[in-house]
Amino acid sequence: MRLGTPLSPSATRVLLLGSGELGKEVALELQRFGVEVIAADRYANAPAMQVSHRAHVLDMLDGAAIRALIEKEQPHIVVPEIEAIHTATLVEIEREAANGARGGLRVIPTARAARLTMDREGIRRLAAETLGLPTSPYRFVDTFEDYADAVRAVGLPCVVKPVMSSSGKGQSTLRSDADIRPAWDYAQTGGRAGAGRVIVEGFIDFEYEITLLTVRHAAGTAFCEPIGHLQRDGDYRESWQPQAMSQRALERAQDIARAVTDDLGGWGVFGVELFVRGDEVWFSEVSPRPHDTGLVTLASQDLSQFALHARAILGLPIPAIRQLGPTASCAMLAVGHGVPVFDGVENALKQADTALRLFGKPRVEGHRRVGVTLARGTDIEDARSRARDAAAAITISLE
Ligand SMILES: Nc1ncnc2c1ncn2[C@@H]1O[C@H](COP(=O)(O)OP(=O)(O)OP(=O)(O)O)[C@@H](O)[C@H]1O
Ligand SMILES: NCC(=O)N[C@@H]1O[C@H](COP(=O)([O-])[O-])[C@@H](O)[C@H]1O
Ligand SMILES: [Mg+2]
Repeated sequence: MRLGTPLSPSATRVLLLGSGELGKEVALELQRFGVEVIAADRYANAPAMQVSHRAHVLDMLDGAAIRALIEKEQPHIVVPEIEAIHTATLVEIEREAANGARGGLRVIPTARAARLTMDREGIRRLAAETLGLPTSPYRFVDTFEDYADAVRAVGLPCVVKPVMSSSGKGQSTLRSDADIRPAWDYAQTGGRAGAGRVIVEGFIDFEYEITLLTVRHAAGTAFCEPIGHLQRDGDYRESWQPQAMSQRALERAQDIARAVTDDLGGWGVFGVELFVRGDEVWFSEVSPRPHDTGLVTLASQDLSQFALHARAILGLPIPAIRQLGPTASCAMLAVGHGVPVFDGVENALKQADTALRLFGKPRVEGHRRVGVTLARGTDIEDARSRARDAAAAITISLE
C-alpha cells in the first residue's frame, strides 16, 4: 500500500460526501495517514470541513453537481457520509472507473451499497426478500388509501417512516386508529425528499436493540463488540458497549450482519442495526458507513469505528480490535435557533475517564445533535450515568 503526501502530485485524495460529526472523525483519522481530505456538504463550515484540506458546498442530491465536483477534485476514494446523495451518479461514476477511467476511483463501500441504503425500500427488499433475513413485516405505499390499508394489514402497533429519512425524521409509532392521519401527515412533511412513499412496519417488541459494527477490510470481515442503544423519537440518545447478549443471539446477529455486508460488498465500516428478544434477532437497517451510536467507540476501543473506516478504505490491515471495557456515550441535543455556545464544559470533564466532542456545527434550526459525551465505568450502568452526568453539566445556548 502506497500513500502520498497531501497537497502534492503524489497525494492520496479522499472526497467526503457529507461533512457532519461522523465525517469529521473520519477526516481526522485520514489526516493521520497524510491523506488529502476534501469535504463536501450542503452547507458551509460543516464539522468535517473544519478539519479538511478543502471544502465544497453543493446540493448533494444534484447528480450534475456531484459529477462536476469529482471532475474537479479527481479523488481516488469517494466516501459517502450521509444518505441524502445523488447515488445514481455514484453508480455511473463507479462504472466509468471500472471501465478504466478516473484512475481507479473507488466509492466506499460500493456505489450500490450507497444507493440501496439511501432508500428504505432498497435495503429492506434486499434483506427480507433476496437474503431471506428476519425483519418486521412491512409494506411500501404511496397514497393515503393504500397506507390506511397497509396499517390494517400489518396491524397496530406499527411504525411509519418516509422511505428517505434518517434520525427518525418523519417517523411515528401508531398505537390506535387516531394516530393514522397524523402519522401520515408527519411522514409527508418529515422526509428528506418531500412527500411520497412510506414504509409501514410491524412493531417489534424487542428487549434491546444493537448496532453491530462490521468492518470489511482487505483481509476479511471483523465484528466489534455489540453496541446497545437508547432511541427517542427515532433518534439516538445514549449508546454503550459491550451490550450483554446470549451466545446464540450474538451468533445470529453476526450471521445477519455478514449476510448483508457480504452482499453489499466493498471495504469499510457498516453499522448493522438489529432488534433482539431472547435468542431472536431481527434485521432493521444498515449504514454502509460509521454509525452515530458507534460514537461510543471513540472511548471504548483502541481503534474507533472512524479509525477502522480509515484503515479499511485505504486497504490497511486490521489485525485486532481491542474493546477496553464498559463505556457509554450520551448525545447532546440543542433545540431552538442560533449558533451553539457551551457553558460548564469544565464540569463535564471533572470526572476521570470522561471525554467530550463538540462538533462545531455552525447553526441549529429546530433540533440538532451538537456534541457527545463519552465515559468509561465499572459497568454499563455506571458508564451510562457518568456520560449522562457529563452531558447534563453542560448548558447549551443558541445565540
Ligand atoms: N419496526 C420497529 N419496531 C420497533 N421499533 C422500531 C421499529 N422501527 C424503528 N424502531 C425504533 O425507531 C428507531 C429508529 O428507526 P430507524 O433506524 O429505522 O430510523 P432512522 O430514521 O433510519 O434512524 P437513523 O438514521 O438514526 O438510524 C429504531 O432504532 C428503533 O428504536
Ligand atoms: N442518524 C443519522 C446520523 O447520525 N447522521 C449523521 O449525522 C450528521 C449530520 O448531522 P445534521 O443532520 O445535524 O447535519 C452526519 O455526520 C451524518 O452522517
Ligand atoms: Mg436507524
